Amino acid sequence: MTTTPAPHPLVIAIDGPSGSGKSSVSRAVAASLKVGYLDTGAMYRALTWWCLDQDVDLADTTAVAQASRELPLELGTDPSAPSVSVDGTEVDAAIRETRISEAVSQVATNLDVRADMQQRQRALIAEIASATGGVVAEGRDITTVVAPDADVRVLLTASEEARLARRSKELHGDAGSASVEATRAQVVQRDARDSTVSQFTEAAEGVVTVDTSDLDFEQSVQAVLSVVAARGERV
Ligand SMILES: Nc1ncnc2c1ncn2[C@@H]1O[C@H](COP(=O)(O)OP(=O)(O)O)[C@@H](O)[C@H]1O
Ligand SMILES: Nc1ccn([C@H]2C[C@H](O)[C@@H](COP(=O)(O)OP(=O)(O)O)O2)c(=O)n1
Repeated sequence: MTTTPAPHPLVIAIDGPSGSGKSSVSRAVAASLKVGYLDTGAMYRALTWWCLDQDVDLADTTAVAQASRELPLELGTDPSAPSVSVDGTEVDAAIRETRISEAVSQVATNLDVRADMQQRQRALIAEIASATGGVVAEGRDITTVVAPDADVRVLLTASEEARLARRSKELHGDAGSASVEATRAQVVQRDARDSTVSQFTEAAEGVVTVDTSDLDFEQSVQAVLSVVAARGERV
């Protein structure tokens, strides 16, 4: 009697700048492949929320790193209903507020915080992959630092114009071009700060670039699934 060996857990790493579609596309790809989803940006956001909640001065790098090591974080990694809780409080909406978006880079550029988060993320990727048969993990340094040996590595990009339009629409609805300008300051400055500690504007060797500037959401999901298929992985 022959048995088919179970497929190895599939690890897909996706990086890219703000508004490139990482979170939404990664969730859809994970749902399509019936594997788990890890939003690493949510982890930096949750730590930022916790520091502000606990009155930790974000400029005090030692205190923020200590808070990172102690962060009582729980993540739900079902791509159809991802969730983030800190010390039993659901913070899914709170971590997307502007005050967090404006402060998160200060936390994410703390190198001791990054070392702690990267260690947590590697453990989570292994745990989710073995529980669900795979994982789509997305952020800024997943293809390069957290999971450089992932089965599939994608850099999701889009023109600045497309990214700003998407982010602005998400935050303000169809409120017009004024909101695009307001969003520009936030997104472009944050990407510039984040770029000082991670390389997510150019694909590292072996990383496939998917430019979604001229793709709609469904086409972007299909483009990433095609990269997975081209790697000979399950789709
Ligand atoms: N290819 C696309 N075309 C149009 N809108 C998109 C596309 N990809 C994502 N979006 C939308 O753009 C917004 C930002 O996407 P998101 O996944 O949050 O980006 P990121 O995680 O990279 O910051 C969301 O409202 C999302 O639905
Ligand atoms: N692996 C990661 C993920 C996110 N970050 C940083 C970059 C961002 O400023 C924050 C929040 O990331 P998130 O992906 O939620 O950002 P967006 O709102 O989608 O632009 O964390 C990081 O430095 N490394």
